[in-house]
Amino acid sequence: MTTTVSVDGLTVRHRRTTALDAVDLDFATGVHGLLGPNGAGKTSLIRVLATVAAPTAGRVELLGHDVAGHAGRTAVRRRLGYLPQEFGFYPGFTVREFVGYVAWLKEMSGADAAAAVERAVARVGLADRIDTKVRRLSGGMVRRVGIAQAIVNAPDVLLLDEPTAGLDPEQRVDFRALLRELGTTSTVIVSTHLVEDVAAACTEVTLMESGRVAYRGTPASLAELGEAAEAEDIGDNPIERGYATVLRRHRAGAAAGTVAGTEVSR
Ligand SMILES: Nc1ncnc2c1ncn2[C@@H]1O[C@H](COP(=O)(O)OP(=O)(O)OP(=O)(O)O)[C@@H](O)[C@H]1O
Repeated sequence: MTTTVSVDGLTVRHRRTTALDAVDLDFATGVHGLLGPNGAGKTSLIRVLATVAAPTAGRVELLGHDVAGHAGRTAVRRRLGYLPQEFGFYPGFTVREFVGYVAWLKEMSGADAAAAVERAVARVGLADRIDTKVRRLSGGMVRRVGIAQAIVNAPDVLLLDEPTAGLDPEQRVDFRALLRELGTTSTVIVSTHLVEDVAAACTEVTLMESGRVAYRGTPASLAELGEAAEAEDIGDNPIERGYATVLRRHRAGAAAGTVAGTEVSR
């Protein structure tokens, strides 16, 4: 499958903290779950891919463009969708106005944009609220507006930072179906703390720990790891046990002073 997102030697430092430590990763069409404990570097990675933060070192290529240059960034931004972890919006805008504003930023043309806004809002189940002001919506509904603005331009690369936080169980189920559908044609990278999201929606898992990639594989292969005897005491389901097993091994490697390798299972 063609690589659409590629990072090579990606390092991000925030003052004295190394958030990403020479990470190499490739992604293609599909739904890619980013898992990892707090502070693992997931948001730092997504922000660089969204071109809203510059790396300290390393190369980032999106849809065939090196985003270090202005021309490359401009070319890819139109084809990106991004839901930040902390999603800012104009509370006085209606849902239609806000999603329409993002469509305009993506340089979509008038007639196409109006139809695309209605489609995106309907896909997140807010068609009946399209002319409601965002400030009058519940927290979960605002999150869904965030998802609508991220998909309005039918992006080739969709970056979602904890999109299911604040969604109710029914909405999470619908959202996972939407992810699976989007992943048939786009590269979707989604950070989450919910292993249920990964099990239900992702074609691949990347597990981060302390700025490094600790594991890559399918949700099924991560679950298989969790069946190992050493993980019996942790986690409520096979994927959680697989997650805990990988973290234990990765941390043990780091504590032993060896550079912990990435477990890759395909
Ligand atoms: N603006 C910043 N200034 C200083 N340190 C930062 C900043 N942003 C992130 N960090 C640090 O970089 C590391 C990686 O943070 P990042 O937000 O990328 O992790 P994360 O995996 O997204 O975590 P979470 O699951 O909590 O969202 C952490 O140690 C964090 O404290």
